Amino acid sequence: MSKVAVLGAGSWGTALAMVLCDNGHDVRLWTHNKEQKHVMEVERKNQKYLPDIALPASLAIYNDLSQAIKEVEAIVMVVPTKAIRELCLKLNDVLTNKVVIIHGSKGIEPNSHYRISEMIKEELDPVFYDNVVALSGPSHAEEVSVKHPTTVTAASEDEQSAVYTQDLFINPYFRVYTSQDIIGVELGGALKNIIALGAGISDGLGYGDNAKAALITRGLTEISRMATKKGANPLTFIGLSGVGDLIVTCTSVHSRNWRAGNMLGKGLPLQEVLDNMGMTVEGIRTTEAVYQLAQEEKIEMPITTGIHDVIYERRTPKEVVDALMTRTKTTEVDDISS
Ligand SMILES: NC(=O)C1=CN([C@@H]2O[C@H](COP(=O)(O)OP(=O)(O)OC[C@H]3O[C@@H](n4cnc5c(N)ncnc54)[C@H](OP(=O)(O)O)[C@@H]3O)[C@@H](O)[C@H]2O)C=CC1
Ligand SMILES: O=C(CO)COP(=O)(O)O
Repeated sequence: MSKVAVLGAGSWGTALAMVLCDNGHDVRLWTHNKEQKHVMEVERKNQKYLPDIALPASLAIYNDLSQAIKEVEAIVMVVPTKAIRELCLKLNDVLTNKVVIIHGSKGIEPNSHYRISEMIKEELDPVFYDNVVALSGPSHAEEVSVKHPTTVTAASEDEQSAVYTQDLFINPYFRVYTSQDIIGVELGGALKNIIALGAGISDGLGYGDNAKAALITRGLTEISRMATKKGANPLTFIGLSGVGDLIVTCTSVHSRNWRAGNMLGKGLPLQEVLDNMGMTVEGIRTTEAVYQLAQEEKIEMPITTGIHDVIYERRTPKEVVDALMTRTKTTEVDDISS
């Protein structure tokens, strides 16, 4: 049994904490919101993010970060990408021992273009950890919290840390593989959110399965093109954090990115979409980040560019689809020898 703190009590942090409780660990779920801590303790539910699910009796809820992380051997960070740096700075003030750092977040930071583990490494004092592990794959909180079969990948440059994370989380409904390609796993998990916005837009416009299959497939081409340029293993993209997460996020009603895209496709303005969601839609900021990176590094990413233009340039979804379909004709498979 291990003592573990899960930081971030949204839908994914809560679901991951439940998996760890099922595995018999001593689990502390931390929320930055005092009121939420109180309500969760009284109702034994996460009313805002997973309203239908009873929390395990053994799950301890904290609002005091120093108490939540006291004497833990692992910390699982599950806050939105925009909160990662702030959380690391808070941890620098309260950590007293070395821990394994695991994260379950999926995004890229605009301007720096950093992946989550890069942000953690920039902010978290290195005396408190040796390696970072990314836990990623096709895994909606709504399904994990009712123990539906789910598979994910624990990725770290350090194989031992990946195996440690695998052992911590694996159980008969939550199967964990390991990988040493953290670049590919983090980029796959973050960039699929952009394509899922596109799949939602396509459905919102009333287009069918052909269009969605095209988006998923050509989206995967774009993701692998960018990621291999950044040093990822191309084989990662036929795995769980590549095509696996892309399928689930583009096709599931649970997906926040798909749902946001769907509303955009139906013509709702962006601010209204975000107000309606009330939950993290990582694809919005990640689109900005990846669009910047593609421009800077001259990487061809037409779908990402189109979604960027819908979100940030107020082009209509229909205009963007028409432009994508009438691009200069080309071959399907990239020439990787050049
Ligand atoms: N939901 C899912 O199925 C999955 C999500 N993920 C990833 O997990 C990450 C978290 O997403 P998810 O749980 O869905 O998000 P939610 O929108 O469900 O919850 C976000 C949580 O983070 C909290 N939070 C926001 N800002 C801060 C901050 N500055 N410090 C501490 N906590 C903060 C929110 O608190 P408050 O309520 O006060 O705003 C809320 O509890 C994302 O990167 C997402 O892509 C990955 C796999 C599956
Ligand atoms: O990453 C996810 C599923 O694997 C969650 O996707 P959404 O944030 O779109 O809900």
